[in-house]
Amino acid sequence: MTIYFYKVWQPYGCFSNFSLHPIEIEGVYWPTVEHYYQAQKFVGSDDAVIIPLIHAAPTPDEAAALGRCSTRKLRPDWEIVKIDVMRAAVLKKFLTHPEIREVLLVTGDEVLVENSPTDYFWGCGADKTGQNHLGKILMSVREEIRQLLFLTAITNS
Ligand SMILES: Nc1nc(O)c(N)c(N[C@@H]2O[C@H](COP(=O)(O)O)[C@@H](O)[C@H]2O)n1
Repeated sequence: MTIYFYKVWQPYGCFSNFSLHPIEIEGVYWPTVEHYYQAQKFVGSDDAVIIPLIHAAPTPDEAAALGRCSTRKLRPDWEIVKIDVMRAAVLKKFLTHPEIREVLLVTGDEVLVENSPTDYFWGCGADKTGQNHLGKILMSVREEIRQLLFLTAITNS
């Protein structure tokens, strides 16, 4: 059975990048994966001045609004690096927070889909034909964590 998620207040809301699960990356704490992801769009760009504003945004929606401003200049390699950036942040989130790691692991081998009606890259879009990269990242993070737990168990046995 496919598991659909989207908004944080809906079932499996902890899979959303907007869920309030802080992460620390390279010594910096970010309130949500969304804050981190949106800020990374501007690392090394002419508009890097926006990064502290995204970091300080009171909500992930405000961080996303700042990062989505179409007049700002994204880093030149953004399209190349964005999936790796997102995966690193999502992995960190589920390594950091044991209660949501458990929710992820309990989904077993079910297909996970970000049910965004507008996003055909990270989600499945309105007609379910989207690429669902966030769902794919969550499934690959789930597999990586399973392998890490297995290796830890056999090392300690
Ligand atoms: N608008 C919105 N609300 C939510 O609650 C969401 N989960 C999302 N999806 C996330 O938006 C991010 C993509 O942002 P860009 O379009 O690349 O700026 C990504 O984290 C999606 O998972 N959107």
